[in-house]
Amino acid sequence: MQKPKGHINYDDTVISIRGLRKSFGDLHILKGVDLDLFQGENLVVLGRSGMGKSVLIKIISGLLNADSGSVNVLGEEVTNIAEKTLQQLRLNIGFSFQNSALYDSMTVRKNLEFPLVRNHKGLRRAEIDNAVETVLDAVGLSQTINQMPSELSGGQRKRIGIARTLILQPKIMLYDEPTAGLDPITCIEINDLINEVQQRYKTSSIIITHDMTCAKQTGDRMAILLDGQFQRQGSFDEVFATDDDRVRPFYDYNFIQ
Ligand SMILES: Nc1ncnc2c1ncn2[C@@H]1O[C@H](COP(=O)(O)OP(=O)(O)OP(=O)(O)O)[C@@H](O)[C@H]1O
Repeated sequence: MQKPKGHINYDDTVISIRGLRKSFGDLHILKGVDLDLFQGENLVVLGRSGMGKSVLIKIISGLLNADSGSVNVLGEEVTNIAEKTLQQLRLNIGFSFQNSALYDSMTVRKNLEFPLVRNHKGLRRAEIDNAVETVLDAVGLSQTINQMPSELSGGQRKRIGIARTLILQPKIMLYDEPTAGLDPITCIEINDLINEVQQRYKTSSIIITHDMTCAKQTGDRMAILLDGQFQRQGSFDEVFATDDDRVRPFYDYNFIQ
């Protein structure tokens, strides 16, 4: 699917990170990270294993504390935020985990209802049913509503995981390796879904991936985490127009025979 242009509002920064540092003991992971995410944008974050990509999105969603620096998310400074405000903020952040994180003992319907009922008390049955049916339709899996997660393929589980996140209508989506472990055709379907979510829900997203096809198909912009900082940012072609041997292998491994 070709990505439509002109959906990004560069005057509206939904995430703004300046000078972010994070260490675990003597292990210095993030060493002064600066990054912006604009409204409506899909930003792909690339980087070698262990560089701190997951740590970064955990700090953005308030699951981990920063050591220093500023992390502004939807106008809130998450490095210095009250628990109640953080809980409210988290409702606007959808987290698509690598393992889809579905409850195996619940049907698809119950999995999807769960975050809605927990976070919006007093919804009527018809409103819940409507929300479940809408997100299932959005991910193209209406027919699975009464199935158990164990009856679904890896790609379907991934879609249901995304649907469960979408049911709260988040403003920001954080995708952690959305195509990991999927076959190439399912990968392309997930890439298309990420783009459809961007269009339909007007989300701004950070997509962590090692899959260059996913990066190319979903990303409006790439940012490469190198030695604790984002040292290359730009379009897919711009970031790979380099001989830097810390960067080239990402491209070469995926695209050169
Ligand atoms: N809670 C923690 N306590 C101690 N060390 C941690 C913690 N979380 C992450 N780390 C360390 O921080 C480093 C970065 O981890 P992270 O998971 O962010 O890497 P990544 O870039 O996402 O890697 P991958 O591409 O393999 O998923 C790793 O060395 C990891 O062991």
